[in-house]
Amino acid sequence: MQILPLDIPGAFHVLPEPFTDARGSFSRLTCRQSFARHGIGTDWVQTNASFTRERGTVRGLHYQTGAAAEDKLVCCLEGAVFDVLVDLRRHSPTFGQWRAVELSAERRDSVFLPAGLAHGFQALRDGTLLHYSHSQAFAPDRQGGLHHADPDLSIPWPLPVRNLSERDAQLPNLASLAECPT
Ligand SMILES: Cc1cn([C@H]2C[C@H](O)[C@@H](COP(=O)(O)OP(=O)(O)O[C@H]3O[C@H](C)C(=O)[C@H](O)[C@H]3O)O2)c(=O)[nH]c1=O
Repeated sequence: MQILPLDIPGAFHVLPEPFTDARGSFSRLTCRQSFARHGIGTDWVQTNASFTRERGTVRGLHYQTGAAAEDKLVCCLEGAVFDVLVDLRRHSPTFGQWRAVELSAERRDSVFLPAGLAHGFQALRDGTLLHYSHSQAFAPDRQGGLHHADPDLSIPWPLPVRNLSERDAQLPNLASLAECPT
């Protein structure tokens, strides 16, 4: 597998090297030893599946705060996404900056986000399925979020944005963020 640093400290793009034969393919998605060489932990406490019916749908940008701030590994199993990370670590050299990676089912690739980053994505195809691994349990009272159309971020979502949840439509901009993750 390739583990490529993104230019946000601690964030990586993970590309499996699929084994293919006449039956199909087999891809190793995580590896404690390979991840450890990049300082990436693999002590996941919860995993989630996120299915998005329609292309153009945006989910996020979300994070958890305080002791619930979590590392997250996001892998694309079906479809494709424009996956966005925003650095909310106040002492980071890339505080307030975003990066995007396109993830696809064909590559079975992932992004690893360290605690302190917000995460969101836009589905680029109908029927997109993401698999999440979390280093902390879901904490409803420790949910934070950032508005996907924050003018200070100007994230270039590739498709017209659709199907925002009521919560996501009301998320604050970075400038008025009450609480950062860490
Ligand atoms: C995140 C989460 C949610 N839930 C429950 C809470 C709601 O009743 C339901 C849907 O949650 P939500 O609308 O927050 O789902 P998304 O908008 O897809 O949020 C996720 O999408 C963005 C892009 C992320 O990076 C986060 O992992 C996550 O916040 O699942 C759980 O039971 N466990 C969980 O870990």
